[in-house]
Amino acid sequence: MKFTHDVIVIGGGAAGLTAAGGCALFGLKVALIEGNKMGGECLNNGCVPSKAIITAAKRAQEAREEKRYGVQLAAPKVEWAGVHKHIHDAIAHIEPHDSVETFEEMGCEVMLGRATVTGKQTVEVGGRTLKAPRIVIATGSEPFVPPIEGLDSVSYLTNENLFELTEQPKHLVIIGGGVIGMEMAQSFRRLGCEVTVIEPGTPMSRDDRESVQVVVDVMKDEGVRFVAGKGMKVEGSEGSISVHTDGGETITGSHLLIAVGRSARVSGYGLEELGMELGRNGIKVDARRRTSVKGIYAIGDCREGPRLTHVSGYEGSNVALEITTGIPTKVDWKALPWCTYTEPEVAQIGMTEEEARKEFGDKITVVKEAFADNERAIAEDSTKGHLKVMFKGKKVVGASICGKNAGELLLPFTQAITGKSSSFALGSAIISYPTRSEISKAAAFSAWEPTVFGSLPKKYAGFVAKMRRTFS
Ligand SMILES: Cc1cc2nc3c(=O)[nH]c(=O)nc-3n(C[C@H](O)[C@H](O)[C@H](O)COP(=O)(O)OP(=O)(O)OC[C@H]3O[C@@H](n4cnc5c(N)ncnc54)[C@H](O)[C@@H]3O)c2cc1C
Ligand SMILES: NC(=O)c1ccc[n+]([C@@H]2O[C@H](COP(=O)([O-])OP(=O)(O)OC[C@H]3O[C@@H](n4cnc5c(N)ncnc54)[C@H](O)[C@@H]3O)[C@@H](O)[C@H]2O)c1
Repeated sequence: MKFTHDVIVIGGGAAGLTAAGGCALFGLKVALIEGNKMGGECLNNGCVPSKAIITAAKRAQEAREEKRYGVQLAAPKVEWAGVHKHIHDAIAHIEPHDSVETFEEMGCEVMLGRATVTGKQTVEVGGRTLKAPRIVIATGSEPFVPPIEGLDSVSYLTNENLFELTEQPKHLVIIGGGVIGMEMAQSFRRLGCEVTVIEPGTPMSRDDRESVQVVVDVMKDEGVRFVAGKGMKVEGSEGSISVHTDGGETITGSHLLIAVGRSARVSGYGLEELGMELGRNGIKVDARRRTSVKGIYAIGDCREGPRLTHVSGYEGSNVALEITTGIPTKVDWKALPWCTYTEPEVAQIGMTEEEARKEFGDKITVVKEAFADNERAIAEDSTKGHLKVMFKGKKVVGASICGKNAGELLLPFTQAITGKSSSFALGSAIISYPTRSEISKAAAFSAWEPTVFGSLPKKYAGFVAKMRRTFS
């Protein structure tokens, strides 16, 4: 046989799992290759452990305010072993969703091993050569480690070992006030650690400034220290690490977390040898996620573009749809949501006020509503934050929300921005991960599943696959 599979997917994270699962459910012969842990970053050292620690931290914080609503709580006592167990229990609970067995049941051939792309249609793994007319690269990203003097001589944390800490840090110094830096700074502070964030610019710079300011003020009140500057030099030894900033400050802590962004995984598995075009930080792709090499797609964190679990999933479904039906499927970021799970949360969909004004000038109207005027928020005594909606005429182009459960409030704006509200649109909407709102998408998707993966679409996908095997 000319081909061993219809499609080979490299990487078993959110992007690869969605692409592989989608193709397999349409009846295609799929090889799914994972070189480390199924579930990738989100499950093992990203979203899941970070949201688990945020939850433990919230509990401590609530108890810290001993008397509220006339109810007295005992002061919190943090047992790090319990926090560690909660994090790893959460991972273990979700693990079966992403397991080898689950994907084998869907029809994928799952291979555990490091893949190398050896040709336009060939991949090697564990001594086997696989061949398919379509290859999907979904190899993710890893923490960017900046060239800071002395960094390689101290032991430091990244998201890859942070959740393995078996002892509570006394003083966590965080280089980088981005999304990871902010979520972790608040959590570790609330769990009783001293925390300093070193950030040269505005924290969470992609978000609405007013929203970010609310969170920064809350975190300062809770005792997080912000130092304006760039980490330039690091020195010290186990338990005492000093960071010197370009502003002349020296901060000494017991632990150091590096959270200054991501590096796409693009080297060491054959892409350069194949002549694949690479961008500044990731594989170059077009709107259909096609790389410069015909027949090879790249999705999720490994390509240039937004790096979020729901984006990886969305690109995985798009590419699965394009491969199975042969119909070009472009990504559309008009209603892209994201949320930072600090307290209060900072959620965004579509354009921020700054982006909308830059694009449409004075055609933009911004409407702002404060939670201080929202009666549910007043009754809960949780009035911090606001909703800002950016209108062009009467059309919504973006919304920024800061407040309790802000991420859950994005869904109606998905529909307002796209103008689509059918059950099919809901089932295929991009929903911020992880939110409870995903349950609405799941219900709509379940209703459509028998139709989408029904016998007729499968027959059609089978026909497309046969043509491709014959003529590729
Ligand atoms: C601390 C933290 C918190 C986060 N929180 C959120 C959040 O709340 N919400 C959100 O939307 N996003 C969040 N993210 C981002 C999210 O985790 C990523 O965007 C997402 O996991 C990327 O998925 P992926 O499938 O593209 O890549 P990955 O999950 O990295 O998967 C890639 C997989 O490919 C495998 N691989 C690589 N090379 C090879 C090879 N040659 N052969 C075989 N296998 C290979 C890797 O082992 C890996 O398992 C967070 C990230 C971090 C670090
Ligand atoms: N809730 C979520 O959706 C969520 C949560 C965590 C992570 N993520 C994803 O993970 C990715 C990585 O997050 P991140 O926080 O590492 O990156 P980031 O890009 O969000 O922030 C990095 C920050 O580091 C700062 N920085 C750079 N060099 C520095 C230096 N030398 N000293 C001090 N500060 C410096 C930058 O100014 C920037 O603010 C993002 O792509 C994000 O989408 C998402």
